[in-house]
Amino acid sequence: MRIAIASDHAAYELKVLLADWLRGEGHEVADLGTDGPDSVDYPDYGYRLAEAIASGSAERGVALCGSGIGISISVNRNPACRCALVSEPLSAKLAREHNDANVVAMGARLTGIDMAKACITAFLATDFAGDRHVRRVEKLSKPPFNLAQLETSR
Ligand SMILES: O=C(CO)[C@H](O)[C@H](O)[C@H](O)COP(=O)(O)O
Repeated sequence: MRIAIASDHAAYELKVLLADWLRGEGHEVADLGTDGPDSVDYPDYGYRLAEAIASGSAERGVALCGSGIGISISVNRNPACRCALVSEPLSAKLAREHNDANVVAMGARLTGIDMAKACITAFLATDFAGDRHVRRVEKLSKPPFNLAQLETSR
């Protein structure tokens, strides 16, 4: 699979380990930086990763920062991306099954290498379940300008 991976400085070491491991697993990995431990801004790397997904150059993405929060927010600013922040494999699996997530985010200051590998393994191995989830995922691409446009009322 073509996978793009990106991080800020806080997750630089984890990114290198995961990129090497993914290559060893037979994936084509594009490492979009950062390229060292010097302090950088996570949105710059989240936006790069999102563009790789939006352009189709990558099928899936792995986004990393200290907590995973900032870079996941950055990736999700791009409407082509559904980025799920996870810390255990069941969430990674459900992000694929129910949300058709194309990017998984994790926090290097919270999640160790073995858990990160387990999350990515689940994320890459799981297909979107389709069915009722198609309708819901399609709605994610069409946020209403006005809540009166929502199908359900209350
Ligand atoms: O975006 C984050 C928090 O929401 C990430 O964890 C960053 O990696 C973190 O903010 C970086 O912090 P630092 O003190 O500049 O290393």
